[in-house]
Order: sequence, then C-alpha cells, then structure tokens
Amino acid sequence: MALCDSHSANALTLESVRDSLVRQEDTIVYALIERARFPINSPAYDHSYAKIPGFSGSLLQFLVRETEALQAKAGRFTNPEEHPFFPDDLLPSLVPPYNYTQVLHPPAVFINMNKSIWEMYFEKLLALFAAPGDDGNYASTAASDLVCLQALSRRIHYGKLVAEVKFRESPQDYEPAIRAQDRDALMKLLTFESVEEKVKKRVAKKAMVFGEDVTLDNKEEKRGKYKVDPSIVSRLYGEWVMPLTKLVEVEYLLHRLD
Ligand SMILES: C=C(O[C@@H]1C=C(C(=O)O)C=C[C@H]1O)C(=O)O
Repeated sequence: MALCDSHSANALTLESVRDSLVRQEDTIVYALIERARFPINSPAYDHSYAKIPGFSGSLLQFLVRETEALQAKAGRFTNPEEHPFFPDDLLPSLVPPYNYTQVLHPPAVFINMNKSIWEMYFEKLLALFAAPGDDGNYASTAASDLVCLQALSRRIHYGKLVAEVKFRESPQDYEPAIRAQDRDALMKLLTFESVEEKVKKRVAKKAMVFGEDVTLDNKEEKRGKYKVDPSIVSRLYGEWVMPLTKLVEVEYLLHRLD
C-alpha cells in the first residue's frame, strides 16, 4: 500500500499505517530468507577484490550505486517512501511524475537513516543469519543484500508517516515536547511497548511459517528447521528495526512545527 498516494492521504490512521508495517514484515522476512540461501561470501564486501575499472569500492557498493542510479532514472526516489543509500550524484527521474499528495511535513525530506541501516546490516546483522563460507555467487549475494536493505529502509523510514499520524491524532500532547525540543519526552509519547512485544512475536512466527520446508510427505525430520532463525528476526526488530523507526519518528516530530 502506498500511503503517500492521492487516494489514501485522507484515510491515514494509526491502524492503516500499522497495517502497512505488518505487510512490510512479510517483505523483510522473505528478503532475509532469500539472502540466507547464500553463505556470507565475503569477497562481495572486500574493497580489494572487485577491481572494477573506473570504480573504487566493493562489488556490493558497485551494485548498489549502479542499481540506484538506474532506479533513480526510473523514478523510484520520487516516492517519498523511498530513500537512496548513495544519494549524491543521482540523476533526476526520466519518467512522468506521479502526483503524490504531500502528507508529510516538508522537512521530512532531510531525514535519511540509511547510513545507520547500512552499518547495522553489515556490521551486526548479516553474520547472525548468513552461514560462513564462500560459494562464488557474489553478484547474486549483493543483489539479495540490496533487496534486504531497501526493505529495511522503507520500513524504518515509514516512521515519518507513523509520526505524522500520531501528531495529527493528538497534537496537544506532542506540541509542548516539540517546542521544548525534548527528545526523551517525544520518545516516551510515541512508544507503545505492548505493540512492540506483539511485533517481535509476530515476526518470529512469520520466520517459522515462511521459513519452513514444505514437503508432500509427512516426514517429521525437517520440522523445526527454519531458513532463518526466528529468534534472530525477533532480535533484528527488537534491537534495530524498531529503535531506528522510533528515531525517525523523533527526528520527524522535532521539525513538525518548523
Ligand atoms: C511504529 C510505531 O511506533 C513505535 C515503534 C514500533 C515499531 O517500530 O514497530 C511499535 C510501537 C511503537 O513503540 C507504532 O506505534 O506503531
């Protein structure tokens, strides 16, 4: 669901935004399962491996930059829900513009957490769910990484919409904290611990359901083996995805009265 389109701007409620976050969980869990088909494949991240003429960096960086350059021309980043990892030097869209309704307060465009998302993904998360090893599929591995990164980025930056809805539903609660630029107070106001507990449980369950081998016989031996460990998915959300989403929410709210 594209909440920034002209039909849904008025239908923006906390429930509809949360429904989108629930659907995005499916995308993220599937993306992780696809990445887990490959071992770590560290040459994809090794700056001295690729030696691409005219490019200095890893194969992964090359693939992300080139893909984003193409997707920018195809209009991907004209959608306010999309954020590039390498925003510098991207060419403008070459396709006719879609008339996205302006739902977000304009300073929202300056919020881009992709650097933190990139570091979290490569420095912490990847080693937790990709097996050690090298099978040579570096380009496919990097392409899978990009799908994961884009899904995580979309979800985390959705915090802008979540924050907008929360603000619209009770501006009287948020305005004093915004005027005082009080991050802690904003964080307290926007946090719903019971929702977070449910999210962690649901994504673990999705990792079980989506990541189980489907067979036509009733053999039990594969039961309980998942393509991505459900507890890792739950941890991903608890330690990184939800805290970063909330950081986006705070950053957005701090400028909501600008
Ligand atoms: C996104 C929301 O804001 C916060 C962040 C959550 C999340 O990232 O899933 C869940 C609950 C809230 O603490 C929300 O209220 O739905």
